[in-house]
Amino acid sequence: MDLGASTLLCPPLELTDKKEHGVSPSDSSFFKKQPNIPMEFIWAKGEVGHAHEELREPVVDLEGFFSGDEVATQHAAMLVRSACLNHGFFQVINHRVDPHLITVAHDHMEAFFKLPWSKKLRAQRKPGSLWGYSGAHADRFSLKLPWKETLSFGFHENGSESVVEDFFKSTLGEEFEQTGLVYQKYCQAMKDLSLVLMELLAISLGVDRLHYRKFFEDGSSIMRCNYYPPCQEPGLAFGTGPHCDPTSLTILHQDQVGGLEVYVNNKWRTIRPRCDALVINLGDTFKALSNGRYKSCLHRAVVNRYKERRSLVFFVCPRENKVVTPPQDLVCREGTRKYPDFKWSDLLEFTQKYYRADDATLQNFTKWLLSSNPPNHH
Ligand SMILES: C=C1C[C@]23C[C@H]1CC[C@H]2[C@]1(C)CCC[C@@](C)(C(=O)O)[C@H]1[C@@H]3C(=O)O
Ligand SMILES: O=C(O)CCC(=O)C(=O)O
Ligand SMILES: [Fe+2]
Repeated sequence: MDLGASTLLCPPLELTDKKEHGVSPSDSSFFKKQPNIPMEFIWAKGEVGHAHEELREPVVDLEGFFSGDEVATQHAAMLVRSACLNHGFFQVINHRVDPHLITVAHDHMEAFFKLPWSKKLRAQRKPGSLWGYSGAHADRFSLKLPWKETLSFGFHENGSESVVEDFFKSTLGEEFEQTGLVYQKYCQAMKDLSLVLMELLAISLGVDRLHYRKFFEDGSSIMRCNYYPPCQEPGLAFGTGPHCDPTSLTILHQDQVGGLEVYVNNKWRTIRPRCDALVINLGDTFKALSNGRYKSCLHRAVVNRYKERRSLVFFVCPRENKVVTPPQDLVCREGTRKYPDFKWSDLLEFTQKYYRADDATLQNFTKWLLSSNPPNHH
């Protein structure tokens, strides 16, 4: 498919123009203390109101699954099912990811974002790439900039290759070998956990237990460290604006500050940090893989006037050229297909070139896909 050619969907304005004025990605002064934040960060009145109510459930205990307890596994799958039918969000405890590894991953993230600007720039994201360091995505967007710095890199399993370690050494230098090692381990732990969650999701949907695990085994995922500096006008900006992740499944660990909010039953709810839990949300690609049965969770991150905040996010994705299609038994049961087949690489490219991910990415991607590739009617 030629993504460059006949797109009928206009890219949102803020994706189109390279600015000559305004926030510059070449220095970090836009986060510095000044009485007002630059206008590029300001969202419209009414868009930013913070949530007051907390979402406490569902918390899924994975202990039973790991110890092979069938009754406990069915119970966990049932919790996952109701969460995913309703909103696409849950937390897991007893996930068997080493708590020390999580702490060390947070420590290395803290150290990275504390580096002088000139050093962080060694890892600066190159145009057209998703990997590297970005300040407020100011090189990509012009409006409603996120009040955050990010560091993103890819993860896939490939024999003895250490892709993450290599990323750190090649972009930041040999002295980042240890950081690379930590994130290589962290990503591996996330990948292993994601395959467990894929089994639970399959059980919960009543399809072959190994279906999604097999689909994602050779996946190529995205790891991102988010750093949200304190913001002098937290009522005007977002750390990450409201969106559904275009990816398949997200595993997030937030520090103790708080700021993650999810949209449940027509209300924004806060997610109180708990250091023993990993936050899970479904993304658009899993929604398509479930034939629209399961929801892709709408969420956002608000910023804080006094405190900086950090989150570690692992976005589970299929291998790029894999065709995203729901299992046949699910389609048979439902009678119709909710979304056309697509390749993950096409949705990824859509979000990097034409459309800034929001709450309607999948819908707009589908429209765009069908307009450039109309189905054959005989
Ligand atoms: C495929 C992707 C697009 C984004 C990075 C990965 C996974 C999640 C997406 C994102 C985080 C959703 C919110 C908006 C976004 C622009 C951001 O604020 O970072 C998104 C990512 C992106 O395009 O960089
Ligand atoms: O930092 C958070 O809590 C949310 C981040 C997020 O939604 C994302 O990176 O996609
Ligand atoms: Fe997200």
